[in-house]
Amino acid sequence: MTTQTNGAFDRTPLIAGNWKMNMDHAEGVALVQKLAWTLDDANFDYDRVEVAVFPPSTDLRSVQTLVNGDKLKLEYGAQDLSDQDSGAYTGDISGAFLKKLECTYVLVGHSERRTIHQEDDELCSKKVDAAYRHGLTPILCVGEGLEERKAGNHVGFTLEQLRGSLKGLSASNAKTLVVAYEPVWAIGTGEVAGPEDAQEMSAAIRAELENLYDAETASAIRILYGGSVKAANAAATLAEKDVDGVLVGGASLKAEEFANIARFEKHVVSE
Ligand SMILES: O=C(CO)COP(=O)(O)O
Repeated sequence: MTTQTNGAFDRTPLIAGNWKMNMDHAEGVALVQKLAWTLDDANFDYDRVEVAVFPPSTDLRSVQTLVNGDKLKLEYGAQDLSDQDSGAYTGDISGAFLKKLECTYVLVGHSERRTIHQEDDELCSKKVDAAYRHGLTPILCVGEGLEERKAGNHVGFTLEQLRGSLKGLSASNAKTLVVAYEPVWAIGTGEVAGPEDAQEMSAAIRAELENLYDAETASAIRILYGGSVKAANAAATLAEKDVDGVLVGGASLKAEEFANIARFEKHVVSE
């Protein structure tokens, strides 16, 4: 799906659910089915707001079969890809394989990859490149830790990650890029960056993208916020001008809660 002007939105909102290392393929199929039923029951307009799930790679074939078989309007993607295309890279997953599974998106440089697997900006830039090489849209994750936030250096730190991870990316590819701002201190902690924090960083990221490319490219790129997003706080964050979606962890594992996040325009508050 391409980014476009869409009713009240400058860019089509993207509600993305990162399951992390949760849900085996049988559980994953049940979750996607429940999510689709819940959204269909609510007459959800998939053309207005895009919904995507990011299951573990072992679930992707099952999710593909379900999405195709039931003609679901949900998108899906992988949580990571190799910077290499094929060969002796035990345990790694090629973008070519993800494309064959008809993934639309792939996460790149999630903070858990950056910290647990020591992925640096240079590797992330190669992964962004690999995603485009295989026709996948990367969702590049950036964001500061608590230390940088406390020191007031959160913007500088995050923009440096952005520049390093986009090294060599052409303007024509950048137009379809998605960036996810995920402050590490807000992930899985229940601490949510306020809507104004999300807006401050999203605006800074967009300005930097304009510096790197041009105004047209920068205004086409979707910027998501991630970190303890729930139905109760999604609407306020998504109301911010430069926030074009959310990347949801824990709350994406519950079909109803995630569906309520996707229905943020209804301001549904979860029980
Ligand atoms: O890391 C995240 C999504 O990629 C955020 O996770 P939580 O929503 O569980 O804080």
